[in-house]
Amino acid sequence: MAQEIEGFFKIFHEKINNSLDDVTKNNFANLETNSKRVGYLCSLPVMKDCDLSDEIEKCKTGGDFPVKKCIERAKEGKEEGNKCVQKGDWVKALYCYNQSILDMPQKETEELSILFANRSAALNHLQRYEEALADIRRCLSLGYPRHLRYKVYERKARCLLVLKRNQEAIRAFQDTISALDEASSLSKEKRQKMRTDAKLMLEVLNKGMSLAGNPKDPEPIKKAPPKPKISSKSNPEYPAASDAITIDYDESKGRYAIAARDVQAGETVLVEKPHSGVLLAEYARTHCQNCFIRCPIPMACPKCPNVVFCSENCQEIALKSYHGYECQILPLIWKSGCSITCHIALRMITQNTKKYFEDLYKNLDFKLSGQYKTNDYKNIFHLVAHENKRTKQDFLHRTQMATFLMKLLDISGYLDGKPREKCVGIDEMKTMAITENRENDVELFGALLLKNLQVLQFNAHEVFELQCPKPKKDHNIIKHQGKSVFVAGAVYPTLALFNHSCEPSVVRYFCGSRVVVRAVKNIKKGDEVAENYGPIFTTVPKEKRKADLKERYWFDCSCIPCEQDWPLYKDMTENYMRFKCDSGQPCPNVVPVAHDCTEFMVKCGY
Ligand SMILES: C[S@@+](CC[C@H](N)C(=O)[O-])C[C@H]1O[C@@H](n2cnc3c(N)ncnc32)[C@H](O)[C@@H]1O
Repeated sequence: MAQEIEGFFKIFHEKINNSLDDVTKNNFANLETNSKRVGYLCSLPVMKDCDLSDEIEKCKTGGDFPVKKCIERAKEGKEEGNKCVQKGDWVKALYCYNQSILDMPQKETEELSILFANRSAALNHLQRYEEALADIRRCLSLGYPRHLRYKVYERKARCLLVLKRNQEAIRAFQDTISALDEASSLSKEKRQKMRTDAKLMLEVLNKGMSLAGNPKDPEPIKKAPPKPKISSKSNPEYPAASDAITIDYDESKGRYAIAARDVQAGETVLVEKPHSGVLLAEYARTHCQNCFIRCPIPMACPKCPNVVFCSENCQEIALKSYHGYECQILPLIWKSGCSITCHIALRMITQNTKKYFEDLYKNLDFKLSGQYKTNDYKNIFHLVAHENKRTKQDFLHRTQMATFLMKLLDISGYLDGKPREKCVGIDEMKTMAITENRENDVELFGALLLKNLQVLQFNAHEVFELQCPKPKKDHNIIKHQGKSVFVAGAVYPTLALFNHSCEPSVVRYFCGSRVVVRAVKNIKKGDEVAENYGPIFTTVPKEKRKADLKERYWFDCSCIPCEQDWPLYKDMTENYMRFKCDSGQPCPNVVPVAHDCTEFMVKCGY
């Protein structure tokens, strides 16, 4: 993944680099473990003297740092939404209420309840009835003013009617009638009219229900996006993969996937959730922080205005783990200019408790055994990191990153086991030194952060969202104008075991944060199942493919197109057709057949 270092993170690197003399660099170069490397750098006086507050001050975009919720901004959003309602622009109104909900401080319960009520009106008009009901539930639980409740009960009744949940609709009309007694701001006539209408609806509904034999209401519609599934049973050892895949090992190319049986083109051979994944900053207010799906009706974080969640479930997972700690430092991470890879390295820690790692650390170096689970950090720890091929400079650079991440762990409250109550301010960055008496934490978490950075270099994947304009009516949706957009970065421990080929046998795509891997050709039992790390033989010249793979993944590609110098698509003339040898032997040869060839059979000659 592209490493874009801008902002004060770069200045931090420069400050440290400029202050290290040859003796210190030499001492560093002689260190042999990750914990010693981070420990040594953290102990240098330069960390204490390194004050980044000026740089952080410069990249502030106004207001306090980090960005907090703001009632004034929230109220502006609400007013804007109300204006859109008057104009009948329900889509824009929904957008404005969404933004306002994110900005509204949690303690403003009445304001929040009004916002949910307003948003439920927009959702009702946009025919999102289940979502409107969910907002009505939220608004009532937040203590929506009693004199206004008749409005939301009546809206609830009408949504339920559309959903054919008549029993519930009857109760909602009854609640409307009771709530009208408290509707002090409504004129007598209007109140009377609404009461009459509601009573009429009750009569009609009750009659209809008894005629139909009082049928039960249908279940609420759950609109969860479909979950992709592997095509056959899962592999007991590698549960994210299907039984079509197993993992082999070779001294020169490490672990790699092979076909455990014949695989048909089109089979889904792997579906995996990320072990850790991080959304890019620019999608933080449009996509779920936890599962990366787009959120047209977002849930907010109770503390910060920076992220959204698609559901209470995703919100709970995030708040109980990583977001609890990252909430206050997210703007700092984003404005630092550190790469998404750095952020994933941090997330790999914040998503688990301090105790989890303390218990695990003693056994981390042991060989892997048992089922290879996606959420097991041990599997991540053993992914390829090419530690013995690294230069001193490489270690120094990554150790600097690790010390920065260590500082973030420190100021987030993670090392104390609970998120900090107060917003983290610039004062915390007056020094890059870690709080005193944290040597044991630096030894453990410094080592893990540095390991994570090394592992992610070779094993992280970019996560894409397919964005396509809504097809016009009767238009062919296969020929859409869609484009894949890079929205997040993640590490998938089972997918990370697949080696590369410039002519891959599988492709991958994403459903939210889940990666889906499908065969694009028939694969014989025992053959390698390789994915593609970027360069494809059809479009990228061999020399460039090999050089890119060497530079980025540190191996010499010896796949068939590289070995046999297969031509690019653009260089394939129409005078020749090319067939793969079908001798039944494991012959990889390509047989060129001239366009005007009159032979009945063509020999491979290999
Ligand atoms: C994502 S990992 C793949 C799994 C890895 N082989 C393992 O043992 O965990 C990427 C690393 O695998 C190795 N690798 C991937 N494709 C390869 C290939 N075609 N030939 C040799 N080594 C390869 C390289 O060391 C690369 O840095």
